[in-house]
Amino acid sequence: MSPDRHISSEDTLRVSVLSEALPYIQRFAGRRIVIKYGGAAMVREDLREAVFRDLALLACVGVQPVVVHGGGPEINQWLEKLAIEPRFQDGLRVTCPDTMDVVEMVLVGRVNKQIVNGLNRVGGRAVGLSGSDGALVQARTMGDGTLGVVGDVARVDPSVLSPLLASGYIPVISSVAPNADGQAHNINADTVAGELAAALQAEKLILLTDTPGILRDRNVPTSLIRQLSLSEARRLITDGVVEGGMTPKTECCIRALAQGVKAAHIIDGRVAHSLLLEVFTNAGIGTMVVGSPGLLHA
Ligand SMILES: Nc1ncnc2c1ncn2[C@@H]1O[C@H](COP(=O)(O)OP(=O)(O)O)[C@@H](O)[C@H]1O
Ligand SMILES: CC(=O)N[C@@H](CCC(=O)OP(=O)(O)O)C(=O)O
Repeated sequence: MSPDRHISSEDTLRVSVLSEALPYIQRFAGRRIVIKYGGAAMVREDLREAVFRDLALLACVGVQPVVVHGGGPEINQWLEKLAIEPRFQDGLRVTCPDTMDVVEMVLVGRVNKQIVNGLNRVGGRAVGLSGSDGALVQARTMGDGTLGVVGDVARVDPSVLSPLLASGYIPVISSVAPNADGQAHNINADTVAGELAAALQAEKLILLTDTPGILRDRNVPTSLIRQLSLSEARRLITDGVVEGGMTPKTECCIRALAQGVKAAHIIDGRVAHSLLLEVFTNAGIGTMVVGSPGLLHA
């Protein structure tokens, strides 16, 4: 009798998948990957669990994931309970002082701690932060202030993250930050993720969302654009192919790449384990924006 007759084909598949991940684990161990977590992956319980497990696994094999989270749908729910109507302009929330109080309570309080608890539950070691902690992010009021206390990122000081990452903690960051006068501002979470990725000189910026990636026609899921150069990405914005919430995502990919991040990916958070598919497979998934053309999978 062959000594390995009791080994099932499932077991064989499992170890071969693990073995194939080795070059990726070696490549990304000790490297920083900034992940914007939001959209459907944040709303559905089963997907939440899959994202937490993926992040814990990345940290376990020595990759240094840094999570920036959104929470737009949950802010809307709380505004509705308080009879405040949510308003958006070009994908950004118009934020009056009352709305800002809700944004801060929901993002820095509820959502941040739900993610930290979820990660800790699956064996990750997560630490929650907002832009205020360790003066991580300083905001600047956007434009002429007609959007209210909506901020751009004026400055990032990532020094608070280094000891956390070196000790294996997963930082979980909400996109609320003070301006130079200490006034809390609401910043789009994609924007914070992009600037943070640049400040950390991250290997990758990965934005999880509720579409397969950037679509040539946003109503046709099969029209996915798999790879884009910086100039092609800029053109999609000026040509109006990219609109609404996809605009800050595409813009932040462009800014991150222009500041030295190696690759930026917009991927489908509705696909279970999309994070691992992106990091540990040759083909990757979603749309990849690269600084220099010709790279197939950075
Ligand atoms: N070209 C495009 N490809 C894909 N999605 C697009 C495009 N243009 C606009 N969108 C819109 O952008 C949305 C994603 O942005 P958003 O709702 O802010 O995501 P999230 O909540 O994940 O941050 C998509 O659901 C889609 O409606
Ligand atoms: C200025 C602005 O629009 N801020 C966002 C911040 C949260 C966010 O970005 O959440 P999602 O990623 O889930 O959309 C907002 O208030 O909704």
